[in-house]
Parts: sequence; C-alpha cells; structure tokens
Amino acid sequence: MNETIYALSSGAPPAAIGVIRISGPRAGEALAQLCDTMPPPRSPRLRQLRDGDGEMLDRALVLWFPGPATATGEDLAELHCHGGRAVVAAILAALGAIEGLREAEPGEFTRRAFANGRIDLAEAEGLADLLSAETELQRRGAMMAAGGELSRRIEGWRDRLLGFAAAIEAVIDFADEDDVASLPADFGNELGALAGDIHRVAERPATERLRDGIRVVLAGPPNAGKSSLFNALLADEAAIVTAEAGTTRDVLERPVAIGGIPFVLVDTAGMREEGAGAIEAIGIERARRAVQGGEIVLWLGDAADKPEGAVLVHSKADLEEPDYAADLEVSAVTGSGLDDLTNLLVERGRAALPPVDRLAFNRRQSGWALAAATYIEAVEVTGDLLLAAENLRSARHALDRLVGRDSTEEMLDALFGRFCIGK
Ligand SMILES: Nc1nc2c(ncn2[C@@H]2O[C@H](COP(=O)(O)OP(=O)(O)OP(=O)(O)O)[C@@H](O)[C@H]2O)c(=O)[nH]1
Ligand SMILES: [K+]
Ligand SMILES: [Mg+2]
Repeated sequence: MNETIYALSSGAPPAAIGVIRISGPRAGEALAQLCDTMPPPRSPRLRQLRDGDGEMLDRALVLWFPGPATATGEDLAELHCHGGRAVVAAILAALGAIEGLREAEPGEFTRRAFANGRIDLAEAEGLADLLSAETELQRRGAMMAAGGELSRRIEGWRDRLLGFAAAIEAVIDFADEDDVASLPADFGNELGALAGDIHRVAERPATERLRDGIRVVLAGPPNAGKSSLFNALLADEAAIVTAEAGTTRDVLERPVAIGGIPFVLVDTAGMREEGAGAIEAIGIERARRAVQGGEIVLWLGDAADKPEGAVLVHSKADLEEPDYAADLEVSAVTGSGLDDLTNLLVERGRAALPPVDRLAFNRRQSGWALAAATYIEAVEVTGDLLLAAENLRSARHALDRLVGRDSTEEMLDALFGRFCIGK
C-alpha cells in the first residue's frame, strides 16, 4: 500500500467548491509541487496551484495533514478548489502527471483508514450506510454505527469476556499448583447477563431492512383494483389500469417512503383459476411467489381465499358495501380509507424495522454476535474449565470478526466497493 492516491471527494462538477484529496507517502511532495510553498500542518492556506509547466490552474485553499493521525492514517493533503468542470479536470490531470500518484478506486480512502486502524469494520459499514441514506430513519440508524457507538458497545462486551477468561485461567493455574481456588459465586450469572445483552441487540431487526424497505404486496383476483391502489399509494400512475380483467401480467415493484418508513410496493397479476391465457398464467405464478415474499400482504378479494396473515382490504368502497368484515375499506378513486391504510402500513413497517435510537446490527454482524452468545452460553461453570476457556476464546474470536479483526479480502472488496470514488 505504498502508492499515493488522489480523487475528487466532493460531488460531481460543476459545483461551487471541489475538494480533492491526496493520500499516501508522496502526498506532501505532490502538494509542494502544486503550490510551491507548503502550508503549515493542519492549517488552511490560500495558494496558487500550478502544473509541472508552471501554468496556473486555480487559487485554492490547501490543507496539509501529516500522518499517521489523519483520516486515512497516512500523509493526507486536501485542495479546496473552484468546482468547475475544467478546473477540477486540470488539477486532477496535474496530479496524474506527478510520478507515483494514481487515481483512487471506490472507497479506497476509507479502506486505508480501516487498514491503518483509524476505523473498524462496524464503523466502515455504518459509513457506507450513512452515505447511501435517503431517509431520516436510515440516516439515524447509520449514524450510531458510523460514529463508533456500535464498536464501543462491542468493545465493552469484549472486555467483559477477557475478564471472565482471566478468572478461569487463574483457577486453572491454581489447580496446577494443587491449590484450592474457585470462580466467584455469581460468575455464571454474569456470563448469562453478557449473553443476554448480546442477544438483545442481535435479535433486533437487521439494519438492511432500512435500506431494502418493507415489501408490501397487493394481491387478489383480476380487476379488484390492485393497480389502482398501487398507483394511489405511490401518488404516481406507475401501473397500467384498465377495465379489462388480466391487465397486469408482471410483478411491478416501486420503492416509496410513507411516513418516513421505506417500503417497496409490489403490484401483481390478478389471481384466477380459469380463463387465464399463457402469459397471464405465468404472471399468476409470479404473483403467488410475490405473496410468499411479502412482509405485508394486502388481499383485495374474498375472505375465504385470503392468504394467511394477509390484511383483508375491501376495495372500490365507493361502489358497494362489503358483505363481510374487512380489515380496511378503501377507494382508490375517491381516496376514502387511504389514511387508514397508510397508518396501518406505517405502524406495521415501524415494528419490522430496527428501533430508532437503539443500536442494531446488519445481518453479517448479527451472525457473529449470535455465534459469540452461543459460545458464552455453552460455558459450564461447574464443568471442565479448559473447555470453558476454549468457549470464551471462540466467543472473543466471533466478536473480533464482528468488528473486522481478521476479515477476508472478498468481504472488504464487497464493502468498500459500495463507496464512491473519493471516499
Ligand atoms: N369506482 C371505482 N373503480 C375502481 C376502483 N379501483 C379500481 N377501479 C376500476 O376497476 C377497474 C380495474 O382496476 P385495476 O386497478 O386495473 O385492477 P387490478 O386489480 O389491477 O386488475 P388486474 O391487473 O387486471 O388484475 C378499472 O376500471 C378501475 O378504474 C375504485 O376504488 N373505485
Ligand atoms: K384491470
Ligand atoms: Mg393490475
């Protein structure tokens, strides 16, 4: 990792300001070449930027952060230049012409921060989520991980584990010396408490749900008004609506935030046993699969055919009263009952998402946390202490994997590939 990298870290030009970052062993040299007189460390200075031929490129605010106490853990320079397309292009070209510098890959600055121990994996994952956050809930969820709160909690668990392991080792050592020693009376309870603390966080809904959205499937017989309701909820004419039964053939998906909760609305082909052509029959099969994959299913049809757990919705409520007890009555045409429907979606959606202002894991993290808890629960205080020590070691390794101590290259490639260039 001796290469020096550079990239535009701010948004796509044109913009008022462009921030170009340079990280690596030659960052200082590169900055000196561009601006002639180096600024003092960590103190912004206005400088003329010139390329190798002495051609003036821009006047920019420049910053110099000597490593290792920097965002990447390496020597780091920042150029806050004018954000015009040609200005940014000229400065990037000048940097590219300097020996030993190359353009950064997506996420490479952050990957170096991780490699140099400036952030751990949980923080890097939080950062990736924070940068891709589109809703307020996503932002708040990601903040806790990106800000290190999740890592600190895990570090606390790790410290407790180390304490337990030390107590067990001490008893084992004493036993070697034919001496009498035993574990503290409440040792078992404390172990159980730690396993419980880990379980509580691991069992909360995974943070990916904030990103992926809650799947709401609209299903029912042909012409029930599924596509009309789909459009009404989206406030968009996304699906084709006609009076002809069998209009919708394919599964149609649209993400939408309702009451700040991320949903994916899914419109499906009307289900009927007879009279469907070949194309419609395929659509019906897809509809059945969509219903199975739906976290919330809105059934616009007879109560008798309602899939288990689905919400019974009486549609076209402006036309006729239902002769059965529906959970909701709505009209896509007049808009009546839509508020009740969105309230129900928001309420159920919120329950299926990680709680706001509480720590939550992504699926990868939750897998390792549960593994750690399982090892802790396997410890038998009155049993073989060598075995107990081994279980505690395995639990600690699982927590280490959680924050990325010894993570695999593919895993890191996948994570840092989610970042944009310049981050
Ligand atoms: N009066 C009234 N008509 C409705 C309502 N919702 C849908 N319609 C009409 O019912 C017909 C069918 O509506 P769609 O939304 O296409 O029904 P669908 O369930 O998607 O139908 P398929 O895709 O063919 O299965 C259209 O003529 C709509 O205008 C409603 O709430 N009130
Ligand atoms: K229709
Ligand atoms: Mg339809």
